[in-house]
Amino acid sequence: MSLREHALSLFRSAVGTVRPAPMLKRAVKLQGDGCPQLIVKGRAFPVKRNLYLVGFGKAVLGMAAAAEEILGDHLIRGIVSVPLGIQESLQRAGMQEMLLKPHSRIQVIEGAKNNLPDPEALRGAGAIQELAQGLTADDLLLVLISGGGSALLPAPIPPILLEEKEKLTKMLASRGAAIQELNTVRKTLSLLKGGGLARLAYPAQVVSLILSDVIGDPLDIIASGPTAASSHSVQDCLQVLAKYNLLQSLPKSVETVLSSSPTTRATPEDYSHVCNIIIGSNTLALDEAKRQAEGLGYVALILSAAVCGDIGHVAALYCQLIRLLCLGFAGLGEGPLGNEVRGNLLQLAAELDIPGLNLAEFLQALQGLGPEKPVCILAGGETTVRLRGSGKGGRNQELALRVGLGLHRAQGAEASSPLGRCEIIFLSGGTDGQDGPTGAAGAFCSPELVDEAFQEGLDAEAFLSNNDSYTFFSHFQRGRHLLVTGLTGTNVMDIQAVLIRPRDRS
Ligand SMILES: Nc1ncnc2c1ncn2[C@@H]1O[C@H](COP(=O)(O)OP(=O)(O)OP(=O)(O)O)[C@@H](O)[C@H]1O
Ligand SMILES: O=C(O)[C@H](O)CO
Repeated sequence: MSLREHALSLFRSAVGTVRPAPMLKRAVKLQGDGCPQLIVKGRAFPVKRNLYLVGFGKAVLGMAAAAEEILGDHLIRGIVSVPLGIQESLQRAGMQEMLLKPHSRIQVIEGAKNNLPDPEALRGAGAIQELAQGLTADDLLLVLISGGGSALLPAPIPPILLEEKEKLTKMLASRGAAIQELNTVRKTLSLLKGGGLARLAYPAQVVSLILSDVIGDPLDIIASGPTAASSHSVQDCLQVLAKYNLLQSLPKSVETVLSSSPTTRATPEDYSHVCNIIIGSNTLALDEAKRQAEGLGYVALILSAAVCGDIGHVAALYCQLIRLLCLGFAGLGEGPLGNEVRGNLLQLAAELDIPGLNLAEFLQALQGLGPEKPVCILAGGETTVRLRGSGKGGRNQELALRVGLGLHRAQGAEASSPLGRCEIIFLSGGTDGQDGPTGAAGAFCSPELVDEAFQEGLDAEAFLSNNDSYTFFSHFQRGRHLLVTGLTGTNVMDIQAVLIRPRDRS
């Protein structure tokens, strides 16, 4: 198998492990006939036809279908708020297993066109609120949560109107607010976010199954944490609004809510009736890819599941890492060039400030690798692209194009570059199967990409400066280097894989 085929199969198995059905089946089991119990990640909850289900997010429909199959007759009623058009597009994509069966006990409400709260999403949130409020101490509420959940569960605190909240969210996003900042504001202005749903469901037992699309898997930020204690206060919200220059232009209703919210909570709230469990994440997907890579004969290492920051810096980090690996294969890793590359890497990592990454330790582990086996480096997260051009592309395709260009430049700059002595493939893909507004999930690249494209009359650099990576990859070798998976029904951010082996071994 070629490195490309290996990379593709690693990506597929990483995504496969966080697809709704396998994920739910791993996390939840119904056991015992006489007095049945719901076993969720080792915890047991007695069930006696007392189960209710709510959900909100882009991947929740498939999660609900899998959950209904597991829960059977114990499920009394459910409501899920999912993106507009999702049932039709899953149907068209032939993904029947992600759809609810006819006569399902779960009601589906579609809304939040373009990932923005709208009256339909408001209706969904209202129905979910009503269901939660009516529960008793004998009931168990299963809450399914995935990315996109914030827009699908809007419940502005009166007198704030939906349009006012939507406008504020849009302004924050367009001024570059990070998801942590955006959701800190959303939580403060919502009845259901920031633990609100869990509080309403009391005294029922609440079990939340969460598919994380946020770096570090913070429970109170994913979908704005409707069942998690908030770690933010009104002061934090005001700070975000001040940072993005919005304090002076707030609607009256928002000012009213902010001024009447307690600055500190009088008594710490009791969440002992709640159990929040992350059942799918980038880390889980990477762990599976690592296992698969080892099975394919690679020495596999995970760099980080939190790769974030400017896409140019991230591309440079991957290029330097690939250079270092090739130097290692050439037996030059310990020499002056190896030291220089290590220095570059440490500087890039310091600039990027990737949460939890100890690059020095990672480089030590790399130094310990022998030259016997091919190497696979895996990573995940979400980079930031500042759009300057008017082309069509996505984070992952742009990252692959940037890495391709970087490797080409490195090869050109060094006489007898060690890059030439290795076979190298880099892959970056979005686990949801859609990279930006394109039909691809991502792309592959190698150091040969720029020269080969040039022979076809394609100037990689020109495409990049117009953020036109999709057009580039669609034309180049007739789209052979595009990663096309179709919608996957899940989303744990993006995944990168670097696969390297010395040429004489291939
Ligand atoms: N022409 C382009 N080139 C590069 N990146 C682009 C381009 N157009 C949009 N993007 C990037 O695509 C992203 C939006 O696409 P997408 O809908 O896949 O976002 P997402 O953050 O992955 O959403 P989700 O969290 O739901 O998966 C943004 O990060 C944006 O900067
Ligand atoms: O819904 C949201 O808030 C984002 O997708 C992050 O989880």
